[in-house]
Amino acid sequence: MKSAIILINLGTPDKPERKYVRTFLKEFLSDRRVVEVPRLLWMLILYLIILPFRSGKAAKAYKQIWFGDISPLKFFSQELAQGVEQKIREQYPQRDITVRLAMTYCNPSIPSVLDELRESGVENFLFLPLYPQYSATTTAACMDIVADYFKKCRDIPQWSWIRNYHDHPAYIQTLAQSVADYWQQNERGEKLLMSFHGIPKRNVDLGDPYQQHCEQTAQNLADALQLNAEQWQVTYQSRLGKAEWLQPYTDKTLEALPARGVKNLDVICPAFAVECLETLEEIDGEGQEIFRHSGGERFQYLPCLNDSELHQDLMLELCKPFLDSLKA
Ligand SMILES: C=CC1=C(C)c2cc3[nH]c(cc4nc(cc5[nH]c(cc1n2)c(C)c5CCC(=O)O)C(CCC(=O)O)=C4C)c(C)c3C=C
Ligand SMILES: [Fe+2]
Ligand SMILES: [Fe+2]
Repeated sequence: MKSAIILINLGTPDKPERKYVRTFLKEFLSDRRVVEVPRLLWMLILYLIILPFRSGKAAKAYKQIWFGDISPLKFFSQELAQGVEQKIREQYPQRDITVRLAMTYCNPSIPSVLDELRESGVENFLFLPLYPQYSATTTAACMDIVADYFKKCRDIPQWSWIRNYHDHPAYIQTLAQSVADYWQQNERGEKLLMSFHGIPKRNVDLGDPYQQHCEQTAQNLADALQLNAEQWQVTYQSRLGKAEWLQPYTDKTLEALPARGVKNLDVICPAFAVECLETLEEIDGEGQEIFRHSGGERFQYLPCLNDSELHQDLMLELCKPFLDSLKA
C-alpha cells in the first residue's frame, strides 16, 4: 500500500510583493479559526485597515528576509520534507512512502497536495503539522482543511495525525541539543529567553491548550539544559490588534531586561519549526534593535531546527509508530 507523510506549515506569500502578501494575509486572516472576532466587524477591520495598511509594510519586511526567489519558511520546510523522505527511503527501504510539504494558506495548498498524492495511488496518510504546541489557531485550522477536503470523498482513505509534540522527549532532547551545540560554538548569554508566537488570551480562557503546551515545552527544555529559574524566561511575540494576548510580551520584556541587569541575552523561538518572518525580522531584527536601544549589549538569536539532521531525525522519531505499523 502506498503511504504518505504530509508535513504541514502555515503558509507564506509566493513573492515578497504587496499583491502576494495581501493574498496571503486575506486567506490567513479570513479563517475563523485564526480570528474569532464577530464576522462583520472583522471583515470591516480586515478590508479597511489590515489589508490596505499591513500588506505593503509586511512586503517590505519580507523583502529583507527573502532567500533569493523563495521565502525562508517555504525553503526550510521543503528541504526538511526532502531530507525526511531521503532518510525514510534509507531506513525503510521496503516501504512505499512519500513525504510532502503542504501549507494551510497559499501554496502548495493542502487540497493540491492531496489531489496529487491520491492520483498517484496513496491510500494511507499521516499528517504532521509543524507546530509542536497545539493551538486551534494553527493545528485545528489545518485539520479543518483536511476534513473539508475529504467531505467530497466516498471512500475516505486511512488517515492519522500527530496532533502535538510539545513534550515529546525526542523534541525536548533535539531542542536541548541544538542549544548545547550553539553554546559550544558561541559565548553563552546570561539568560535564555524562550519567545513563543502569541495568541489572544481569550482563546486560552475558552480552552485552547496552547499556553499550557508552551509552558511545558519551556520547563522541559530548561530542565534538560539544567537551567535555574534566573537563567530562562518565557515570553509571547507577534500580537495583532488591541485585545490582550498571552503575556509577558516579548517586545516589552526585551525593553525591560537591560534595566534589570540582563545585558547579554540568548533568544530562542521554540514554537517555530523553521525560520520565518516572525523569527528573522521580528526577533533577530526588530527585537534585537529594541534590546540594544534599551541598553542591552549582546543579543544572540538561536536558529530554529530548520532542515538540520537533528530536525530530520526528530521527524522520523515522531513518525516511527506510523512507519512501524506499515507492512513491508
Ligand atoms: C490573529 C492573528 C494571528 C494569530 C492568532 C496567529 C497565530 C499563530 N501564528 C503562528 C505562526 C506564524 N505566524 C506567521 C505570520 C503571521 N501571523 C499573523 C497573525 C496571527 N498569527 C500575521 C498577521 C502574520 C503575517 C506577518 C505579519 O504581518 O506580521 C508566520 C510567518 C509566515 C511567513 O511567511 O514567514 C508563522 C510561522 C503560530 C505558531 C500561531 C499560534 C500558535
Ligand atoms: Fe502568526
Ligand atoms: Fe510579526
